[in-house]
Amino acid sequence: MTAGAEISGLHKSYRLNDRTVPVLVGLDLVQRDGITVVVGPSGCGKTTLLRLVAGMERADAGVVRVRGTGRIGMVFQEPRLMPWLTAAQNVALGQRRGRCDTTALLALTGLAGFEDALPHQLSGGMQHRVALARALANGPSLILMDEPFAALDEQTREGMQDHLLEVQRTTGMNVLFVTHSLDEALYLGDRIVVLRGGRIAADHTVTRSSGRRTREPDDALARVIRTTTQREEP
Ligand SMILES: Nc1ncnc2c1ncn2[C@@H]1O[C@H](COP(=O)(O)OP(=O)(O)OP(=O)(O)O)[C@@H](O)[C@H]1O
Repeated sequence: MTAGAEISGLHKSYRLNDRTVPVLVGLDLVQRDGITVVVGPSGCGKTTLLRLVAGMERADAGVVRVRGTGRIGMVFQEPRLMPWLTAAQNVALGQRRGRCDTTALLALTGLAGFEDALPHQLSGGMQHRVALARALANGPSLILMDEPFAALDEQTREGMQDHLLEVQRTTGMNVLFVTHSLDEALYLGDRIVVLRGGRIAADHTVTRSSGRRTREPDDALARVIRTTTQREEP
């Protein structure tokens, strides 16, 4: 069964001083299997969308349903690990009920043998992999990722992207991934949606002629997405 989020008619505005600032104005998005990447200009509401899907904020109107197990994992730009806990203990924080196999989750993210390491004994990329393993601890059918690799150097970032693809292939989970990087969107995305003006302004399914991901982006698609992202508001 298809998992992931099913969003319809989502509205959200914030109060700022005496003004109401509309952010999402009737956003609809039904996720398909795989990785859906959300791009869009700064301040268009990408983080707000993820927070609403995660239940961290309340929508003014609209419906968010998470198909599959209904459980969600979340990964942020910073790993947000507890410095006094080992890698395995940090991963265990992600479980809600029952016991997860922290060793298996760390192995899945390429950290076999580092179960007892403290965060300061791990590199930045390894800390991000612990955060990914923690997000998987609850058996989610959907992972929300908010610019998770933005703070990493290019080489580490590319390594993390490949780890994510491997984990996604192994677990079959759905991913809703926010990034500012068009290259990252084109490499990871099975589908790329552009958020503008409070709703989905463009929706692209990424087809790869070779059937494989490459780091040479599809220039034509990149141009189309760049144009939709940058176009002036009507
Ligand atoms: N708690 C809040 N109170 C008031 N306004 C908020 C709040 N959170 C977000 N906003 C406003 O909502 C809008 C969308 O913010 P959001 O963080 O979702 O955008 P974004 O697309 O993730 O931006 P960026 O790409 O710069 O990270 C912005 O105008 C922001 O100022």
